[in-house]
Amino acid sequence: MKIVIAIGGSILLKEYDCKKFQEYSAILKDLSTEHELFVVVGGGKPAREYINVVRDLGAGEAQCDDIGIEVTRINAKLMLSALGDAAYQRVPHNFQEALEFSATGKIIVMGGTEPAHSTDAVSAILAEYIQADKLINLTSVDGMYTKDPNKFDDAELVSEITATELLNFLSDKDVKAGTYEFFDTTAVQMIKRSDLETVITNGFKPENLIKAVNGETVGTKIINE
Ligand SMILES: Nc1ncnc2c1ncn2[C@@H]1O[C@H](COP(=O)(O)OP(=O)(O)O)[C@@H](O)[C@H]1O
Ligand SMILES: O=c1ccn([C@@H]2O[C@H](COP(=O)(O)OP(=O)(O)O)[C@@H](O)[C@H]2O)c(=O)[nH]1
Repeated sequence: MKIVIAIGGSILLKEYDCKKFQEYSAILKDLSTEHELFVVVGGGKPAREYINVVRDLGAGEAQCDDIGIEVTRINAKLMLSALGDAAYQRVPHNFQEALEFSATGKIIVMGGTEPAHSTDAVSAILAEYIQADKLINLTSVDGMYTKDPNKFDDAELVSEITATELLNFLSDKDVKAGTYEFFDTTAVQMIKRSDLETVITNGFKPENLIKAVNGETVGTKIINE
């Protein structure tokens, strides 16, 4: 299968250390013996910190996004270091480059592309572009909840949701640099128009990636109506 895997920066950079990069690189190398893998990594805490600094300097939102993108690309480079020879050792700037680099047969790792969306959107556009069979989004909670589970004790995990329902759910969310929290609407629009098989699951348990690849129920599945 051709699989796009989005790994949230909140997972990789929760602690400023190499552990999650190492855990994921072992799993990705293993999966790559059977599947064609494209990995998109997020910015995490360092991206938000840098964005706050540049915003305080008076930068507009698109420039703040641009700083966020640079950080995601640094994180992509860290993942390339972890993967070594199993990955193509350049971070694509865009989707065409990602496709070109994939001709090497190696794992492709990228970060952000342009302002006004998050790496969730990058992963969904990439999945469209390369005609992936599956999109797996690894985030810091078990999946999509009825409300923010870190703020509300009564939040309930949603096992299945249609792309249209998810779009409605996200319609009133903030879209400032560094605050595309949880999932962004551009990503869902791509998922909707391409009927992309998508799973959102907890990336703090890297074994969830293997389960999601194997079609086991983990987290939230975005389904077509
Ligand atoms: N309805 C929701 N379901 C799940 N998570 C939510 C929801 N609303 C807000 N969140 C928050 O979104 C966070 C995940 O977004 P983010 O930190 O940007 O992750 P990532 O690094 O994976 O992109 C969760 O930690 C959670 O607090
Ligand atoms: O294609 C992209 C990817 C990222 N970003 C910016 O970089 C930040 C960090 O990326 P992301 O939110 O995806 O990281 P994560 O949520 O995984 O930490 C975002 O909030 C945006 O401000 C962007 O503008 N375009």
